[in-house]
Amino acid sequence: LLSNGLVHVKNPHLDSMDEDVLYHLNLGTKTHNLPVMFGDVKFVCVGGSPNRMKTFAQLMHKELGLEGDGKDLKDICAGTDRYSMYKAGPVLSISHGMGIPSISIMLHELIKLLHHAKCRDVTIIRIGTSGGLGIDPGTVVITDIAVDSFFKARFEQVILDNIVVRSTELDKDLVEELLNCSKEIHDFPALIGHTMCTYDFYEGQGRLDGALCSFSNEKKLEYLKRAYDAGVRNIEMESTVFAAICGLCGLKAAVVCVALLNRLEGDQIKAPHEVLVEYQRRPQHLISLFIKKRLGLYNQMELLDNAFFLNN
Ligand SMILES: O=P(O)(O)O[C@H]1O[C@H](CO)[C@@H](O)[C@H]1O
Ligand SMILES: O=c1cc[nH]c(=O)[nH]1
Repeated sequence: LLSNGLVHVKNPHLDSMDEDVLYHLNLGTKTHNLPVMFGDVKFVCVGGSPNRMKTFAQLMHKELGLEGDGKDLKDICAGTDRYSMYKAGPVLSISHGMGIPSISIMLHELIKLLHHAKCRDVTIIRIGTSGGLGIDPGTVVITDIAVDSFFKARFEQVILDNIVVRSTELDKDLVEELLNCSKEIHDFPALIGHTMCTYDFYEGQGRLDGALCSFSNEKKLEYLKRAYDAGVRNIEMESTVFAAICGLCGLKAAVVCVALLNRLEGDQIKAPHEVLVEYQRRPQHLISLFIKKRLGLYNQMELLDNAFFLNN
């Protein structure tokens, strides 16, 4: 992070543009007053699904005690159906769709937005779902290292016709801070582990149930066990590029994903809808507590609420 806490865009061409259109967010420097709209943002939370990110913004609206009915929070990106964005005080909540190309496009435009808005000291967190490796469904994994399909902490970006290898390091202090927060929530299953990021949900994650599959159950399990031995505890589809881009732009970043199943036991996600909804709320609940603590809004009474939240 720069000492002034500003987000850094590393593109010499931006300065010479008289307008910047953030096409997929339906925002721009000439059409919107970005510093007024977003200047106070301190926390950005991202996740695949538009509904999850709306629910999270509503949760933050309530938890931060903001005025008005959180139920009618407006989608700031309503003019596009690529991504959804909601704001609750200093918290911005944005969907990124599925996979590396989708989150990568969103991050380029989001980071330019934070730059144009002159935001300072922004923390960004991905709250997602994932397939667990050797862990119980419902466990929340706080990522220490995002790795690729070869268990390497790297992200390969094709630029023109070159492959540029980028580091996927995440903020170590943030990982510890999040684990400590999780310990304050009654009965909250959380652990720190490596997260493997793939380019596909089926063949790319060693599933036997896609439209295509060319390997045996034995080969699949041999691969997943090697991943486990390399420290991987969950598998998803955005963490490496998220870590790489945020790291280069000076944003403190974390990845917190709930495991929907244990991949050593199967491929299909069969838990009932209500169970999956409750699992998806777990990372949101942890990040809500983290944000409230950071803002100094947390008190002992809420420990009781937290126990209540998870039991109901
Ligand atoms: O729940 P989200 O945030 O979308 O994350 C995970 O779920 C999707 C696959 O079902 C992928 O995008 C994967 O990374
Ligand atoms: O198995 C899973 C579950 C959710 N998301 C993934 O990418 N993989």
